[in-house]
Amino acid sequence: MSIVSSDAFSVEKHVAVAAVRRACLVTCTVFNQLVRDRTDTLSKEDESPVTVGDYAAQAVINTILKKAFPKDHIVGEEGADALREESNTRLKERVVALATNALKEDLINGGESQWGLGAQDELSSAAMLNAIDEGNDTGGSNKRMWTVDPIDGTKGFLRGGQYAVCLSLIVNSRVELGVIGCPNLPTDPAHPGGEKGCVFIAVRGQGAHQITLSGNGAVKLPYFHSEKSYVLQSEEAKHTNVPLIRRVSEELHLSEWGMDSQAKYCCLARGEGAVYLRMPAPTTGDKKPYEERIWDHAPGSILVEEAGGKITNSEGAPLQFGLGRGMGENRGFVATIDEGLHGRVVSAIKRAQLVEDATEAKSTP
Ligand SMILES: Nc1ncnc2c1ncn2[C@@H]1O[C@H](COP(=O)(O)OS(=O)(=O)O)[C@@H](OP(=O)(O)O)[C@H]1O
Ligand SMILES: [Mg+2]
Ligand SMILES: [Mg+2]
Ligand SMILES: [Mg+2]
Repeated sequence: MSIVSSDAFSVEKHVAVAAVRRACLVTCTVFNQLVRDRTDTLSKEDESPVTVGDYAAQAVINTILKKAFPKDHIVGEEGADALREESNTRLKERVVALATNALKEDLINGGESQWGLGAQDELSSAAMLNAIDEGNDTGGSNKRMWTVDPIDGTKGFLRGGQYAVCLSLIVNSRVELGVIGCPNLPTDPAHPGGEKGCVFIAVRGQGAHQITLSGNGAVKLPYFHSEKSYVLQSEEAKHTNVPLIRRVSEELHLSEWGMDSQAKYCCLARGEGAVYLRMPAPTTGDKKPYEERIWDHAPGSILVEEAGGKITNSEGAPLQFGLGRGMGENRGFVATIDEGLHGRVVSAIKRAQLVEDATEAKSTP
């Protein structure tokens, strides 16, 4: 891959791949230590976990993005407020050390070191926390902005499963570029026990590719044909509507495959799964369904589209990336590589919802 190219978003692609690969240096380091040491984890207000890995990976990505594109906006999942509390000084020091190392280290097969830090460019802790907070943009429809999810599937990360480092570029509400690093994903679906660590790259109109985390090879997606037809869904039951997805899967003779993070989109795009299906978890009383966030779907959505697939909400409408940090009313998401199957899934969801409504009506006194 050359920096000098007439392809649209060529520089952005190189910077994004360098940023994701450097952030993966952080997450791999933390993964090897933290899974044994939960003191490096905090709970956020919504009770979801956040680790030193999330903060440090966001610091790395934002530092690189701001160096390359100072005027661009960044919508990042994490904020640094908790790290400024005195009780979290040790955690802050870990974050700063991890991010500094990842920004200075040479990337294997790099050719991208200009996006890291030079030996002299030590960032202060305050500058590193400010870099994390560069991600506090509110999003919106008429701007050029990056989305950053430094660790998607943090729960998966903590349990030793799949997680993903996710970055996208959105211009005037349209996703133009997506890069997803999956350090725990096998590079070859035919050899699940083999080498792990993939980076997935999609640029609007230029297709989708997979390289290894160490920067080798480039395979165009999709390239695999799974013998079984899988519906990829969240591993966390609380993040989705498990019974509804079961009904749809049974009707379409699909096998269920639970996986954490946007690694699901990656597996779909390379041909391992047939459907990605996410439906809002049922709520009780006046509680509104969870509002999905743009950083959780922008990179995965362009990956699916550039692999030749289709992604919409469960009613067949396009996903909204210009509404702010959130994606508006949650109707669930359906993605497939096979267009005909997409229509069948949307119809099967409608039927499953009718059964769900009838069952609910019967059980309401
Ligand atoms: N209640 C609820 N409903 C739906 N989604 C939620 C919910 N709570 C959180 N999240 C977001 O889900 C992200 C993890 O993605 P997945 O659900 O695909 O994977 S997982 O199996 O749950 O790990 C996860 O991303 P990370 O926070 O980056 O891990 C959250 O943004
Ligand atoms: Mg989170
Ligand atoms: Mg996420
Ligand atoms: Mg996250």
